[in-house]
Amino acid sequence: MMSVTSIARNKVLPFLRKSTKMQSTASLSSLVKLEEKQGYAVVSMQKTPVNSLSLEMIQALSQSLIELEKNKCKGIILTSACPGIFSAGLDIREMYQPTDDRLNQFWSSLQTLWLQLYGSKMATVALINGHAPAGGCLLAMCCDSRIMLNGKSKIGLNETKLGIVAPSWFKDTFVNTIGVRQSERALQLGSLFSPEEALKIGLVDKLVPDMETATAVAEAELKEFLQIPGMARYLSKMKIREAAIKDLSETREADLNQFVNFAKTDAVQKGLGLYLQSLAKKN
Ligand SMILES: CCCCC/C=C\CCC/C=C/CC(=O)SCCNC(=O)CCNC(=O)[C@H](O)C(C)(C)COP(=O)(O)OP(=O)(O)OC[C@H]1O[C@@H](n2cnc3c(N)ncnc32)[C@H](O)[C@@H]1OP(=O)(O)O
Repeated sequence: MMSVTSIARNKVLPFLRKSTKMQSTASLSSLVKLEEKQGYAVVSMQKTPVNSLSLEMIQALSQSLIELEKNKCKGIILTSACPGIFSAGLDIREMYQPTDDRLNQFWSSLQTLWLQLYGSKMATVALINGHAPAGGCLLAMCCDSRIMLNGKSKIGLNETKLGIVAPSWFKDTFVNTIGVRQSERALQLGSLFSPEEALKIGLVDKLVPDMETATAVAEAELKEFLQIPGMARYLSKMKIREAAIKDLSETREADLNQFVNFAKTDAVQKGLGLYLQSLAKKN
């Protein structure tokens, strides 16, 4: 296995480890690109058109993190190679008329990815270069810092607009990021925020006017985190995050059952079907 530090600069990493439930190397590596930089890696989601988080995409992200941590990578910038979109969130087609086995794998893989990224020892910066609704916002909130490209994109947890409910660990991540009152309001309303609004409520940390500036700012931000002694930085992060992480770690099975039962209800299936139709009608 090649290490992150041993490959040529900017070369795409082959990053996979064998697992019976995991997809093949070829299919996963086409979804996430890993680029080595000096002392850190850029993780680019590249599932066109909108980086929807399908089972395979979630597993590809998970495998990337496993590989990077195994190779002692100290920090990442998580971003998107899809123009105008960071991530459209969970792939709605995974939840609409699913098979039981796939739905179980899908949610369980998402739990794993959240536990990995939210609890990562690496310093993590999200470079949000486009829309980041729901699961896209969750991915960004799992990072230590969020830099957002200013413009027309929106970010937030809009689940209620689809007739679904953000689970407790989405809520915990939101509360840890923007506080109780803002979360209570935004979760109920399914609010999607402009970059300026997101900055104001602390959902993102910095805005940048263009991609060239964005890359430089994200790199500088990551370096600031990496200058702090790693163990002290990680343990401080855990002071804020460990309760939520412990909670999901101890209730994974119940959370999975709750999700599966909720997703399969007629009301949710009807709502998701209508939402998918409305997305398709746009085009
Ligand atoms: C009571 C206890 C409860 C316990 C737990 C239970 C509950 C479940 C909680 C589940 C949590 C879910 C979190 C989520 O992430 S849900 C997903 C939310 N995402 C969205 O609402 C975003 C929807 N998409 C958009 O708004 C737009 O696509 C966009 C991201 C703003 C981009 O717009 P644009 O560039 O104009 O692109 P298009 O709209 O034309 O889309 C292109 C293409 O992609 C398809 N698509 C878009 N988003 C998704 C998606 N999330 N999943 C799957 N597919 C998506 C879209 O349909 C187009 O497809 P076609 O080209 O085939 O038409």
